[in-house]
Amino acid sequence: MIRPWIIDTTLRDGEQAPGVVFSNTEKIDIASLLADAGVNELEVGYPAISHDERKSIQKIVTLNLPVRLTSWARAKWQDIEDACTCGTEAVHISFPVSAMYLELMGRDYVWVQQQLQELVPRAKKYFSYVSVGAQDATRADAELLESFVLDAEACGADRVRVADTVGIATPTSLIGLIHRLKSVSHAALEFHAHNDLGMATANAYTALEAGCQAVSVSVTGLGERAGNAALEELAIALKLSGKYETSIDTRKLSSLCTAVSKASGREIVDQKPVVGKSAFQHESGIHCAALLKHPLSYQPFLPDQVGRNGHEIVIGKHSGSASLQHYFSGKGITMTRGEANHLLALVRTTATEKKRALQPDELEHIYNTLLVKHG
Ligand SMILES: CC(=O)SCCNC(=O)CCNC(=O)[C@H](O)C(C)(C)COP(=O)(O)OP(=O)(O)OC[C@H]1O[C@@H](n2cnc3c(N)ncnc32)[C@H](O)[C@@H]1OP(=O)(O)O
Ligand SMILES: O=C(O)CCC(=O)C(=O)O
Repeated sequence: MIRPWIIDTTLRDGEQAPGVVFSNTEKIDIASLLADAGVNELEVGYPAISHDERKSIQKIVTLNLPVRLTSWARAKWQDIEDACTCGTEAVHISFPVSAMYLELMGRDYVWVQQQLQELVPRAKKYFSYVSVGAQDATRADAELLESFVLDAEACGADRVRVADTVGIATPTSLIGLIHRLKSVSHAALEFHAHNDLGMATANAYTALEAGCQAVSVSVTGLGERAGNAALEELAIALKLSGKYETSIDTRKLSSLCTAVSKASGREIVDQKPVVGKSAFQHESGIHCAALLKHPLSYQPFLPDQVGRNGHEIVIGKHSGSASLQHYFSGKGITMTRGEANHLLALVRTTATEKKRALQPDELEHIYNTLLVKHG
């Protein structure tokens, strides 16, 4: 079994989602829940933001959670100095590597090299683990990126983050990129995904397949723009793979996502994989008839594996007689398939008129109407 290193960045990139602010108490709760769920490392914040940010990180450090805590910093000594006051075991130093980012900052690769040479050894005096980031790596010149990985390794960096900052990677392009970097260097690689093309989780998974040792994710995928790779999606995908083993207890994912959704003010959309309301809801007759015989017939895993209560059968336009028999037997009413089919016609027309699934009182009304009609 391969044991990937899972880094959660809900408290750093997650909080960078527009309009999201976690209170210090919420940060402590989220960090504790993440540690309890078995995540390996928490990117716990960006100390240079403010005194208050540093205080919240210091507080999390005092909890002595069984995870590595990492502070984020730009390639600037002042940021690293701010991180030093927080007491985290690790620091992550982010460098621009694409032509566009270097130009916007008025820098070139010589400056990147100089900063690596100056900052990494200096940071190593204060932190037992130093990670460096290649920001906008997927739009960078591939040769320059190779040099960055080699230079970072030579300066003593413990890990190099390959960041798909604007979320343009695809699984295929990523395999090529990671293989290329691995062919020139033995540095430990981390991949950091963004979801602009809806591929963040697939890309995080693919990065591990391609040989990255670590990936960064966030709870519910909360993060800049369309967000990051979702912790809960990746964790269950790795579990189902039969090839990866993580320390994450997937049964804790549902409550973790609920806590982050509440603290961030971002509702979990119904069709969200793993934790969305409809992720384990079924209406289609063919699916429900099979699900009543075997819960894995139309679900990839059981709801309780991710801390959910169970699947739900919804009665609506697409229902079949097996669903209706099941529903009414739960109300103490036994009906034949023929009787269920009579009901079904009225269920379909009512659901079509209302353009939605039916509620218990509506189903009771339909049942009573037919009962009176047919004696
Ligand atoms: C892809 C990512 O997620 S990157 C992380 C993004 N996160 C954040 O921005 C966190 C919140 N940000 C903040 O609180 C503020 O922007 C601060 C404290 C970081 C900086 O604030 P300010 O000093 O007012 O600068 P401002 O935000 O306007 O501009 C960013 C500065 O960082 C510099 N910068 C950007 N990336 C890097 C880097 N990797 N290394 C060094 N410097 C960098 C820019 O060149 C610019 O410098 P300049 O002011 O000399 O032109
Ligand atoms: O840490 C880094 O270097 C990259 C940060 C990031 O969030 C990104 O590029 O998307």
